[in-house]
Amino acid sequence: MAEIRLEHINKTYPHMTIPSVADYNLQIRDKEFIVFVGPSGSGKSTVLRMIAGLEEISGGEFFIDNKLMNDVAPKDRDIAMVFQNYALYPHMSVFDNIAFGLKLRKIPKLEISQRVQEAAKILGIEDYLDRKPADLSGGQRQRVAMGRAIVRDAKILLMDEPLSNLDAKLRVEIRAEITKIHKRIGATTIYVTHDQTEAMTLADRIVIIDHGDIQQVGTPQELYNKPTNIFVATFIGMPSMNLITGQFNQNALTTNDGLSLNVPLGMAKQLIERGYEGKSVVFGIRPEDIHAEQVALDTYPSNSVTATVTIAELMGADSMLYTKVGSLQLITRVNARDYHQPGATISLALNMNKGHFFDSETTNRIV
Ligand SMILES: Nc1ncnc2c1ncn2[C@@H]1O[C@H](COP(=O)(O)OP(=O)(O)OP(=O)(O)O)[C@@H](O)[C@H]1O
Repeated sequence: MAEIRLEHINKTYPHMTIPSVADYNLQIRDKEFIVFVGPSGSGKSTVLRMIAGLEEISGGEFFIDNKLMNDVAPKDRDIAMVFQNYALYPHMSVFDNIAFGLKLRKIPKLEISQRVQEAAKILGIEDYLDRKPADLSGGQRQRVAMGRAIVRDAKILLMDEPLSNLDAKLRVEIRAEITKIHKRIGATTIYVTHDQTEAMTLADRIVIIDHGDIQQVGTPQELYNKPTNIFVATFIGMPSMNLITGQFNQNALTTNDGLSLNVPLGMAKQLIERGYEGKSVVFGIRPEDIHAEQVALDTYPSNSVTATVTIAELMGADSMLYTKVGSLQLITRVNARDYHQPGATISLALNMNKGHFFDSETTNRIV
């Protein structure tokens, strides 16, 4: 059992004026797989290092199973950590690297051997136990680093960008293994990444961070379907959500270019109730909620706009169409069979019901 609680945690590094982590409040359930995701420098590693005890906490309280941990020594926190750069001992064999922490804890030799063999089996590295790290590929080295962490049977597993040194294919492969390992060992896991695909595929819940602030905590679906602000809306999803700024008036959104989109009644009602009539708002719509058709130019269903394809990226099953509607850029995901050539004039139908409205000043979600 390992439930983690962060209360008003913050960190200001010495000689810095701005906190790298500002007032974090977060409760992580036992056995949960939490992913911290955010751009470079947003404070992800700093939080992880404070939890591990590698970095002092400037303020706030950190609990494991209701026990205050702020001043508990790292070795007494029952936490294992996997780093991006593997941090293996080059002069030791794979076996000794994995066994290192157990030897320090004076665990009997036979038990060490059994636990190392078992971890190696889980990770598929039984055949490399006699090798040195230099004689392994990057993927194998990262497996050894994971072996060293899981062999300890710690209640909490922290992973700081463990896949970022690996090539794309290996990342996908090891990502799937991490999910399996988590199911098997059941340690409460915090995983740091700036890769949203990793976050979406691995997490029970994602914590999305920007500039040292938690922006939203939720399941991948919650973040994707109900982003709390424009940052989350555009950070999650590839390509990014399309944003259209305009004036909301009489159940329609009108842009500076004079483009007018009907707002569905339910959404319009909420916008009016919240005082947005006559105000500037940002409408967000994902590429898959804009449907493209190469139609005769005189037939436009409602909320359809005429666009010119500027770039068509064939991605395999899908293609991404980058289009221009006046000065507005709209990206749509279409079936690759409907691949349109740059320069083509197409009609885009916006599924407004799937869209999101944000306050143009606070950037927070309205509806
Ligand atoms: N030892 C330090 N001294 C001073 N500032 C630091 C120190 N370590 C990190 N920072 C600053 O704290 C902020 C957060 O850094 P952190 O490494 O936690 O971000 P991150 O989100 O993990 O970034 P990345 O994805 O690039 O690893 C950054 O602005 C960074 O420059």
